[in-house]
Amino acid sequence: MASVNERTAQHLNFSSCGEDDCSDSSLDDWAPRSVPLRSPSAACQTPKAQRHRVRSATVVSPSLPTSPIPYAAWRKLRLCESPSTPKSLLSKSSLPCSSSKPCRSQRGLGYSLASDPLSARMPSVNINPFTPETMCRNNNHCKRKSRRSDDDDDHIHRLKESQTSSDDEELFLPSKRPAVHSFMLSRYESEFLELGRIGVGEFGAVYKCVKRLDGCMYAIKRSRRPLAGSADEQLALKEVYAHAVLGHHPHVVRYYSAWAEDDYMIIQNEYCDGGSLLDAITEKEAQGKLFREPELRDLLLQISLGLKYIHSSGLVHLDIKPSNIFICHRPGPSAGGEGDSEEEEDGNPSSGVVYKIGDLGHVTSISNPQVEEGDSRYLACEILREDYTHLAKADIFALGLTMLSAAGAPPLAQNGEDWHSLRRAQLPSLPQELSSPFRRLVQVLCGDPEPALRPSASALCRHPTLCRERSGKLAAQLRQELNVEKFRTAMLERELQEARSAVLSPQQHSPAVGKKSGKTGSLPRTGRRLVGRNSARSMSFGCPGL
Ligand SMILES: Nc1ncnc2c1ncn2[C@@H]1O[C@H](COP(=O)(O)OP(=O)(O)OP(=O)(O)O)[C@@H](O)[C@H]1O
Ligand SMILES: [Mg+2]
Repeated sequence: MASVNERTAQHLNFSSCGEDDCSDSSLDDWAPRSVPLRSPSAACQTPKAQRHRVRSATVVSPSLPTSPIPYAAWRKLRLCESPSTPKSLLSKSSLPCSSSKPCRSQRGLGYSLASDPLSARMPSVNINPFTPETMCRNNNHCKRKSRRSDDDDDHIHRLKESQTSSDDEELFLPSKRPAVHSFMLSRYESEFLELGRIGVGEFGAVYKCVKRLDGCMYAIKRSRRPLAGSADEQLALKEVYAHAVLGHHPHVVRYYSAWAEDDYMIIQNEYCDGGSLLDAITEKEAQGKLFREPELRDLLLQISLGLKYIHSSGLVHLDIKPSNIFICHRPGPSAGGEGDSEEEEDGNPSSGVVYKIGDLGHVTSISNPQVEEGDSRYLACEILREDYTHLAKADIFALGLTMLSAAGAPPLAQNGEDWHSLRRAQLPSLPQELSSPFRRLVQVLCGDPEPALRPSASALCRHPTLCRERSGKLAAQLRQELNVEKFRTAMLERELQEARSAVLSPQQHSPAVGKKSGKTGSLPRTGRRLVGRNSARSMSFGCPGL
């Protein structure tokens, strides 16, 4: 893990690392994909080229809780030493050069990091030729030169000469001066502390980071290659555009920000502490376990809610698959507070697991589609035929196959006869028995080549097979709440009874009140609630004079 972190730190040291320093980057992480992009063919045929490979590597990240940050991590962030204002936090947390190696520019300027603690804290800098100090140095040098060349008294000419001479160049600028962008503080480095790489996908690598200012965890995705003019540029932009339009939904991975650094796109997203659904499937497989039917129904319902939201925004995802569904562990609804909207309630299921749709790189609009095919293993046949009349149903098809994968189906074919037979309603056999209504539902999602016959996401959210689960949970929750209310009512009735008795025989119940105040009559005890907050004021206790 340490070596991975070291490597990634080098990769992401965009600003300060010289070419020579970066030459040992682990090229395998950023290697070009082995298979080129495929242009869609007109006929429905086997997908030949796989734009999407099976995720190549997932590095298990250090197990840090999402929040709160452990004390040690806070100390590293240097954010907890004083109750600071945001401004001071920012200045404290800005780290000039995170690489342990000296930067090329630092070497060029002759800074000794070990001997000069001040320079160790300073970012590497160019020398400005227009500061008085530099001007003075240059003037002295020019005078020395003018003494040497008596026949040439043209000052401008000498200046030009001095600028072209390699000897003089050293005086104006460091011999190896960094490019303009390379000494600017990287936003990634200054704003985030990288904790480790959590995954590598087609588009890029994803890092788990803490934002220095707010102390929260984020998933930061960085494109594999420089983007300008590449096909990935469109994917990256699509992802950002889609996130920006979609806003917040409990079943869509939340987007915070995106920016470009050295022509690489960086996207700051919500960190999902449970990883991807693919990770969860793989982990269960390794333990000889399976997602059971109640969990599968919960998963199907939650992703249907996310898709309903995306589709109702006039967009389609087009790359639904286990590695693009993310898991967040949440406390149950009682611990999480009351949700005041349908979405909030849906985002806090009693199972404590929230599934979220992520990776919006293939999103396109339903009305004006620019289709970039997603993973061929989950691709609907009509998309291969370039029939985009029922685009949203392609997401439903992919969701059906995702359910099969989660239920324990063997790995899906990328192409060939197996690929076709799956799309002719020959679904793979599963290692577990599902109830017939649920099996039929999954069959309807992906077992029919005719997209129009697949249910919409909205219909799925209301489907009795899925809602039964939900209404069962709701009924249990309501029963519990009813019991609490019954108990409260009983308590209040008892208190009321006591209060009534007190009114009927005041001397017997609170003789001290009359003595202390010098007045007759009974008052409710101070701070004691009878019925509701204002009841003491509104009820009459027959105490004239008060
Ligand atoms: N928000 C997140 N929270 C936690 N882990 C994440 C998050 N985003 C991505 N990952 C991890 O990084 C991996 C790759 O991420 P992502 O899907 O965004 O990249 P990609 O290049 O689009 O991959 P692919 O082409 O396979 O879809 C995921 O499988 C997951 O393990
Ligand atoms: Mg992905």
